[in-house]
Amino acid sequence: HMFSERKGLTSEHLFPPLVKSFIPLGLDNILMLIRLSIENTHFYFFKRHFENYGQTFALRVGVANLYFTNDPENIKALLSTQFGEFGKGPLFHETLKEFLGHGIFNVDHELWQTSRTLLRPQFVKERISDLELFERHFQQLLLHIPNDKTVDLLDLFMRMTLDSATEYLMGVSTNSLADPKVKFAEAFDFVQDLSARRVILGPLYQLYPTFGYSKAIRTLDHFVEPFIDRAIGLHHSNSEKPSSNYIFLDAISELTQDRKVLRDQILNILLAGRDTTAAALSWAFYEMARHEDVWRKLQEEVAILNGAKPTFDDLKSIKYLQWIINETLRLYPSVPGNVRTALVDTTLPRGGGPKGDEPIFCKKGTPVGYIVQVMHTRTDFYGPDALEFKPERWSGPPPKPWSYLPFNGGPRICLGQQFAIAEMGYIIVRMAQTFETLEQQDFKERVMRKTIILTSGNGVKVSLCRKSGP
Ligand code: HEM
Repeated sequence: HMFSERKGLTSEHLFPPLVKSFIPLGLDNILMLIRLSIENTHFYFFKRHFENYGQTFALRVGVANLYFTNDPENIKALLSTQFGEFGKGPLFHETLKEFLGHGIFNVDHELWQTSRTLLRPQFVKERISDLELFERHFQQLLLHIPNDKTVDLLDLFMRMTLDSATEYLMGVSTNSLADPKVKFAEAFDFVQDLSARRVILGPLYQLYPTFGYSKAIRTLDHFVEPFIDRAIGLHHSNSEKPSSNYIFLDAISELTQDRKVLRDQILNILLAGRDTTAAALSWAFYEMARHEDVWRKLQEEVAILNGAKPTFDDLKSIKYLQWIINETLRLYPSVPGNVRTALVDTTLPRGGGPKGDEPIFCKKGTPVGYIVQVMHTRTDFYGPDALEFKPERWSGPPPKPWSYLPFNGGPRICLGQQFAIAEMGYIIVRMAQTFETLEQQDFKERVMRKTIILTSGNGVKVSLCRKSGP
């Protein structure tokens, strides 16, 4: 029996329920986790286990026990009240270091604090409300949506967000909407996919073949380098400042001229902001194509603009739009499950004892997965229709604290939340202004594919008919 000297806790009631395993070293669990990834059944697996074992349980994998939780009290502890005792951990950092270096996404403690301090000032309202950026990329998007033909909005939104993010970050778009084969786009997708697979393998990450990995990372570096050159040069003399408006890289180069820092942070923000936004946007259209009433209601609400492009304040004031975004991120949080590792021997407030409401012991090194997608469908929080897409539910009181976390919470809450909501809102409104009908063109069963990000495994195939001119 384990004994923790901290807080004088013994092991008596201090472990969460352990999922039954029938083969030594939890080999059956390992196979099952692999199967979940192949069959895209994470959501159903975790939902069932939280129902059968309680809101916090343990799963033996090899010699370690992994914890999983769905309990807002425990999540609050991980992300906020015990922030210093949990982190992304050394393994996560090791696995991603060639790609992400010491960027904000990939570090803990002081290094994280330094990153956060460097980046946060860039996310103030004035800097993220440049809607012209989104309009330019929306116009590009339209070129790829033929009238009344089937298109895959997931693919188009992925390309659009890469283009808008690179332009925002470095001042120049990858233009991957025009040409999906641009080298940077291909390399970025490749590196990201491979990284996700390595993260999922945990301590066995080195077993994953990395053929082409270093080359792809060099492609990313070569792309970013000239922009860093320009930004650093720009700091020395203001004469070459491009005429276009705000550029993220130029702004942070005023605070540091360390090339490696600039490179790392740009790639980290691109990773954090690109797929997450595209995935959420595409799920919104997936659901609206299946709920004609929602699409209609959206059109009615947007009509208040009389066809004018929305301003930042318009976006905020169209309540129904915000409800659609909230509801999409409830059912399909872009990061559906996440993990923190205990950095010291510690406890979590709940999951132990006969009723599961006593603290549990959490040994240093224990990974604790928190599955917000499943938490977002708990009937005790969201009612008996929790699995249904109903933007109207947001007309009621807001969810209980820590029970709705698409953007994470605590000190590491998403820095780009307002940027993402503005981009999503802008694109949704412009689509509703441009197209009369939105129809589902895919009648297969819904596939919720999870790498790190949650996307539709069949893409989002729809057809759109333009409004007839005035
Ligand atoms: C719908 C879109 C988005 C969702 C759902 C989302 C969600 C999240 C989540 C869950 C995290 C926490 C990750 C973790 O610590 O494990 C995060 C962190 C972060 N996000 Fe977002 N994000 C979105 C868009 C964006 C955008 C557009 C940007 C930037 C332009 C951005 C920048 C960041 C950054 C920099 C972090 C790291 C914060 C830190 O570690 O201190 N995100 N985001």
